[in-house]
Amino acid sequence: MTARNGADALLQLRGVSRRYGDRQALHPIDHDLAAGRCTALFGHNGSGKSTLLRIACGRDAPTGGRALFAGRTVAEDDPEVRARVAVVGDSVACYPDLTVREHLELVTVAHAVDDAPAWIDQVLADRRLADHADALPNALSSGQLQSLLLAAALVRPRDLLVLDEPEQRLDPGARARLAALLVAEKEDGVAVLLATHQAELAEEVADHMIALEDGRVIEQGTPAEVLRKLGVRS
Ligand SMILES: Nc1ncnc2c1ncn2[C@@H]1O[C@H](COP(=O)(O)OP(=O)(O)OP(=O)(O)O)[C@@H](O)[C@H]1O
Repeated sequence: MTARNGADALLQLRGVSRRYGDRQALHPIDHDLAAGRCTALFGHNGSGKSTLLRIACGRDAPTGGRALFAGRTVAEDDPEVRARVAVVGDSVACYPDLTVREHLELVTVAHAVDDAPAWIDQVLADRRLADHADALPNALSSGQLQSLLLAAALVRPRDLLVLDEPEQRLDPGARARLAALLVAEKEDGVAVLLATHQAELAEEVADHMIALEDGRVIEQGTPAEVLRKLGVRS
């Protein structure tokens, strides 16, 4: 399901910056992300990763520059953005009275997914949630909740997948499955933009890495190049 292939950048960041009051959380940044490619944002807490992700998916507007999706200014309430951009945020928000399966059903209804029950079963199995399909959120572990967030992004169509530290709360096996999943997304032509604290995830999945510090780009290039320059790898 999903993704259109093409060489043009789906996401274009043109001098994007963000100021909160007097604080410059993000200095101007330019970046293009094409279908089937992955860019990883890497940096310490507070370096500006989530700020950039929120702008890229239209949840926040830049105070400088422009963020474009498919050539149009990104806005969360744009039907095109809602239809084609799937987001996995950094916090878990669930309906306490809906089961795991019912959360996914809601998403498929909202996005008019064909053959939804089969997709839901597939995603539940892939994310190792099948045994918890009828569980309420308060009966899930933190890692299972994180898997539910991922599952909700995967049962719907998407051309751009934006993920904020998706490795959080996952055990090593689930992290390995996450890396394989993101590689498969790229192969399907989905553009992937993620923030991560895990160098291994970026190395396995990303074509390009942007290292941020205090809202500025301090290095960028392939993950191998950037991690070597940062001294994370020898
Ligand atoms: N709504 C806000 N109002 C004021 N300042 C904010 C707001 N959101 C973020 N900031 C500030 O912007 C800076 C960048 O924050 P951001 O959340 O983008 O960092 P991050 O790299 O995602 O960090 P983490 O790894 O902890 O998630 C921080 O100094 C933060 O305090």
